[in-house]
Amino acid sequence: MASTTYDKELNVALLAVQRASQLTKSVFHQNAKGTLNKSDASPVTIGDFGAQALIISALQHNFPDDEIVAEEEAKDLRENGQLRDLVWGLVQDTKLSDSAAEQTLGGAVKSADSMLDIIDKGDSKGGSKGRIWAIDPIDGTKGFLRGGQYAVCLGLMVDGDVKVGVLGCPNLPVSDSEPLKDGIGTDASDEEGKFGVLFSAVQGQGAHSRQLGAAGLQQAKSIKMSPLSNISDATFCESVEAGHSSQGDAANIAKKLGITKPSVRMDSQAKYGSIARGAGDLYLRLPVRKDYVEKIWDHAAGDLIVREAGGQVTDVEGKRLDFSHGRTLLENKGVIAAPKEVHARVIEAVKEVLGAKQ
Ligand SMILES: Nc1ncnc2c1ncn2[C@@H]1O[C@H](COP(=O)(O)O)[C@@H](OP(=O)(O)O)[C@H]1O
Ligand SMILES: [Mg+2]
Ligand SMILES: [Mg+2]
Ligand SMILES: [Mg+2]
Repeated sequence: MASTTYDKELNVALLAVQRASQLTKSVFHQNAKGTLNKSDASPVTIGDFGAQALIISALQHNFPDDEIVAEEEAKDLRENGQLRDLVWGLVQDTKLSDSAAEQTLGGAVKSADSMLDIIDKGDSKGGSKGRIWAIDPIDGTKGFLRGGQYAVCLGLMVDGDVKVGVLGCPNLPVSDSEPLKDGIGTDASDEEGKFGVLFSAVQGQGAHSRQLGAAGLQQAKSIKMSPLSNISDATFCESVEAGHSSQGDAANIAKKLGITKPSVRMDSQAKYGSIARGAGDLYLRLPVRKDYVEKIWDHAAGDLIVREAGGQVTDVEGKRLDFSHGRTLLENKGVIAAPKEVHARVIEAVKEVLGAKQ
């Protein structure tokens, strides 16, 4: 019978995210990040391509029959040999210092050409059947380039339901009790020992955090959302990018809820991880453009981590995020994540504010 505890999946996911995070950190310390602009005007770097190659390689070694939905494709690298060589150099150089852990991930990628094929293995259409991994090799690429927050994200969905989620956040404090602060600019640091956290969750088994180190896995600590007895004491966590979430709508919702504390802004799914460990209370993603459809890799891991930490995650209408419709969250608009006890009250305020605009 198939295992339903997902021990192996979690272990491989943690190590794969750890190794890929190590690659992104080495790019973070380089001046040349090989930045390209994609067709939707969003950036991609050699760190995104390299991290995606390392994660898919680890998944293929351990779970060869699973499908993979990943954000990036190798097209730009196939057309630009110089860029391909930069990524290949990074992929070859990045290993976990714990050799048993490196062995678990299947060791090195064979050649530059096989690396390109591996990157393109993330082209699954997704859907409601079977085992599908969702990968965002660098979420918050803009934050990564600014020296702000970013996350390496991996989730496993089975029949459209997220079972395992892992987020590597190299620039967040290790300590779960550190106060939340803006992660917009060059204030963030990945100084080993103080910064770098791995969040994880398995459905029905709670959410955890541990230090994101270069060696094997550190001891996990259980995390919980902060108990929020009075909603007016809440802190909002929002995107840095005004084009990703309406800051004006968020301000009006805060006013309705009597919230006076300033919002904390940070890029990426680091927002989900932060509220899951009680650093901040509410994550609001309020649609700016009517035509934008959220991508599953931007939410799969964070959604499970927050729910396992005692939160509720829905879209702006109060519907659960539905990962079974392919590569995008076709049936959802925006995201509202809050402690269970206050989620309904937040949705009420969201509906009043968004409804008044119609
Ligand atoms: N108009 C839009 N509205 C909402 N999200 C958008 C967007 N354009 C891009 N994004 C997504 O927002 C993600 C970053 O999230 P956040 O705003 O929370 O930092 C990006 O992930 P990548 O950086 O992986 O491309 C991208 O997928
Ligand atoms: Mg992107
Ligand atoms: Mg993303
Ligand atoms: Mg990305």
